[in-house]
Order: sequence, then C-alpha cells, then structure tokens
Amino acid sequence: MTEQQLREQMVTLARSMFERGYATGGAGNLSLKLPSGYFLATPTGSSFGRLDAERLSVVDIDGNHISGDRPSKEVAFHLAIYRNNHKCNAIVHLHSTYLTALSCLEGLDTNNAIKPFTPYFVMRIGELPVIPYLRPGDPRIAEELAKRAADYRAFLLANHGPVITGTDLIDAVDNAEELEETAKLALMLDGKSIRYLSKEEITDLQGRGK
Ligand SMILES: O=C(O)[C@@H](O)C(=O)COP(=O)(O)O
Ligand SMILES: [Zn+2]
Repeated sequence: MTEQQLREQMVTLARSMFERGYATGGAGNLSLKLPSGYFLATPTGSSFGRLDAERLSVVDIDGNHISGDRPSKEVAFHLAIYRNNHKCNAIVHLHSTYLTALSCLEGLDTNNAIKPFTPYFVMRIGELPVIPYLRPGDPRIAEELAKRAADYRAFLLANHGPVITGTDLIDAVDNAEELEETAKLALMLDGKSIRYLSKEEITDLQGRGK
C-alpha cells in the first residue's frame, strides 16, 4: 500500500473503533510502519473519531518528529516494540472498557492476565503479560515493553489499558477487538466454574495463527 492509502486506512479504522466504543475522548493511539521506513502515528490528544490523514504524525525509529502534528506521547513505546519485533508492522493502544477494567484488578498473573478458555485467544494473542503501572508517557513503559516485545503479541499496561500488535493495521485492530471480547468474557465468567483449555489443547492451538 502507498503512504497515502495507509494514512486513509488509519483514519478509517480509527473512526470505526471510535464509533463502536473501543475509543473515547482523546484516549489511545495508533501507529504503523510506512514504506519509507518512517512510522505514522496518531497525534497527541487526538480523537480516533476525528483524525485528519494529512495531519497524522511521522517519526523516525529514534522518535524524531519528521512531519505532521506532534506525535502521541506514547510513540516511544510503539518504537520500542518495532525495534524488538520485526514481524510487528502496526500497533494499537486503547483504553477499551473491559481490558482496562481487567488491568485494574489485583493479583493478575503477570505472565498472562487471561488464562485461556477459548481457542481464538490462544491463536491470535497467545499470552497477555502485564506491565507494572507507570504513568502514561513515562519512558520506562518503553523499557518494559522492549524486554518482552519479541515474545508477545499483546500487553496489558496495569491500571491503564492494552497494547496490541499486528502484521498490519487491520490485523492489529482485529486482534484488539477480539482481545477486548475475551476480556469481556473473562469478567462475565468471573466467579463461575470455567472449563479452561487444557495444556494439551493449548499446545495443539499454538502456532496455528488465525
Ligand atoms: O493514557 C494516556 O494518556 C496515553 O497513553 C493515551 O492513551 C493518549 O495519549 P496521546 O496518544 O498522547 O494522546
Ligand atoms: Zn493510554
């Protein structure tokens, strides 16, 4: 896809997420790798419902601002993931309701916040590590994500929300939507007797992708 098509795709997908309640106010940010080697990111403070393709931010791998409006304050953590996972070409960060609710619970398994109970979670996401709480924009979020970026497709920032990767922006958005549904189910099922997938069932699903 050309840079112009990718810009329009970001605007369209962001608006679609906004209209369906995955993003509200100025929360969340998106980025993707451009054919030029630069990265396209949502501007800081922007609403997913009102992005302008021509004003999206362009940064280089070191976070230098190349063009467009001032980039998201989280661009450093997006870049940390790209640097450490070459399969990742797009990233979605949301404050979506169910994943953010999950991120506020005490006692999560920090290696994997959602114990698998459906195949799709295993195939699309695998495991969801929890990053200890840091204030939004703290450069240490990038350090924490850099350590884990090569091994995971999504992350849960404690008391904040999810960070989800994809092979392109469509894939990252699909992963985000499905992960949000999984969190919704996990919270709905809380306190109920769940039949979790067995080790063998999980092994059988691993590597099957989507
Ligand atoms: O939670 C925050 O403040 C950020 O992580 C966020 O979601 C929005 O920040 P910007 O991308 O700088 O608008
Ligand atoms: Zn945020």
